[in-house]
Amino acid sequence: MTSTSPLPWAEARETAWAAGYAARPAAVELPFAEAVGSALAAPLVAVSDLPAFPTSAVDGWAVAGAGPWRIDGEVLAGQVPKALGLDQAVKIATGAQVPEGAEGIIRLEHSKVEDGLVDGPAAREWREAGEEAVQGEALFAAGTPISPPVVGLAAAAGHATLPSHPRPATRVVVFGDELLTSGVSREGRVRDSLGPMVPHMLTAAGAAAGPSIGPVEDTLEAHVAALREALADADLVCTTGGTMVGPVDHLHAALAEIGAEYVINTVAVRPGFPMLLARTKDGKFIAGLPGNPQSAVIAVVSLVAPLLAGLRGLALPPLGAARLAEDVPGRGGFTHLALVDRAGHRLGHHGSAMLRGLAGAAGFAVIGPEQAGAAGQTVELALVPGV
Ligand SMILES: Nc1nc2c(c(=O)[nH]1)N[C@H]1C(S)=C(S)[C@@H](COP(=O)(O)OP(=O)(O)OC[C@H]3O[C@@H](n4cnc5c(N)ncnc54)[C@H](O)[C@@H]3O)O[C@H]1N2
Ligand code: MOO
Repeated sequence: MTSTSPLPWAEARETAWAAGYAARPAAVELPFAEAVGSALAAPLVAVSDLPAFPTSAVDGWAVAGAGPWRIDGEVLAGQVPKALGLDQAVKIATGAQVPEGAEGIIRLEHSKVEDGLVDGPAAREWREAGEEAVQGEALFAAGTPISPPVVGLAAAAGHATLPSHPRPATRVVVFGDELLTSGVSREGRVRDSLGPMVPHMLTAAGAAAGPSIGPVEDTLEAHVAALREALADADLVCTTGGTMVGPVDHLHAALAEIGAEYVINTVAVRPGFPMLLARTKDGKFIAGLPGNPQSAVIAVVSLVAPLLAGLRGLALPPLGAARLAEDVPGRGGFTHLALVDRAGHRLGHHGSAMLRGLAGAAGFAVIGPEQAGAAGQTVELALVPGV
C-alpha cells in the first residue's frame, strides 16, 4: 500500500460520486426497465393531454338536460361514446370517456331507475382533459431520479423509453485462498460471505451485477488475471480482501501491474479504512473493498454507491437521519460508522468481521471526526443499498 493520508469520509463520498458523474456514459433512450434508477437526461414532456379525454370518475349515469332522464345505452371504459341528446342518460363506467353534451353524472348508488327513466342528483364527477398535464408540458426537469412512479407517469403520458444513463456493468472479484464456497468453515478456512452478498448491494445501488469471480488464488499473477477477466466485461470491478499489507495482500501490486491509478487510497473511517477506488487507463473503475465483511459493506456505502449514482447521472445519495438512543463513542480523527437499529440503539455483534448486526440494522450512524454521539442527538445515517 502506498503511503497516503486517508481522505476524510465526507470528502471520499463526494470524490467517488464526482468521479462517477464525470465518467457517466452518454444518455440514450432506454426502455423503462433499464431506465429506472437512473436520472432523466432531458425534461419529461407530456405527449398528449393527461387525461387525453374527459374521463368518468365514478360508475353512474351521464346525463344531459333536466331529469328524470331517458336511458339510452351504456358506455364502458375503452369505448368512444356517441354524443348525449337532451334529457337522455347513458350508463357510464369509471374510466369511460364522458360523452359530448354530458352535463352531470349520477352515481349508481344515488340513482333510482323506473320505467326506462333514471333520476337522482347529478354532478360533474369527471376528470377534465388536460387536468393533470397538457400536451407539450414539461412534467419533470432533467436530472430527476427515475423512480417507479416516474416510469408510471411516463407511460401514462405516452412514452415508451426515457433518455437516461445505462446501468453500469459490475463484477465482484473475491480474493483469498482461505475462502470456501460450500460447506462449513473448518481447518483455518472460512466461507466466502462477500461473493454471494455484494452483487445484490450493487444491483440495489443501480448496477447490472454479473456473477462473482473467485475465490482467487493468493498470487499476484492470479490477481492480475482475475482483474483483467472482470474488467473485460465490466465498467466497475469490486474486489474483496487484500487491501492491506499482509504477506498475500496483492491488490496494490496488481493495480500497479495493470496501470490503474488511485482516485482514493484509504479513507479516514472506522471500520473500513483500507478501502480504495482506482481507475484504469481506459476509464474503468476498480473499488477495493477490505476483506472484513462489515468493512467491505462500509466501502460499498462510502465509495461504491456514490460512484454508481454518479455513473447513472444521479446526485450524491442523500444521508438519512437517526436519533441516537444511547451514547456512541467517536474514533478520534476518523469518522465512526456505527450500526444502529430504527430506534437508534447500537446493535450487538457489530465487529468489522461480523455481519450479524448489519443484517438487522437501519444503517450506519455517522459520528464525525473528533466527535462522540450522545443519547438524544440526531445524527446522519448512511444507508446500505438493499437493506
Ligand atoms: N498490520 C495491520 N493489519 C491489519 C490492519 C492494519 O491496520 N495493520 N487493518 C485491519 C483492517 S482494519 C482490515 S479491514 C483488514 C483489511 O484486510 P484486507 O482487505 O487485506 O483483507 P484480508 O486480509 O484478505 O482479509 C481480512 C479478513 O477478512 C476475511 N475475509 C476476506 N474476504 C472474505 C470473504 N469474501 N468472506 C468472508 N471473509 C472474508 C479474511 O478471512 C480475514 O479474516 O486488515 C486488518 N489487518
Ligand atoms: O477497517 Mo477494518 O475495516 O477496521 O476492520
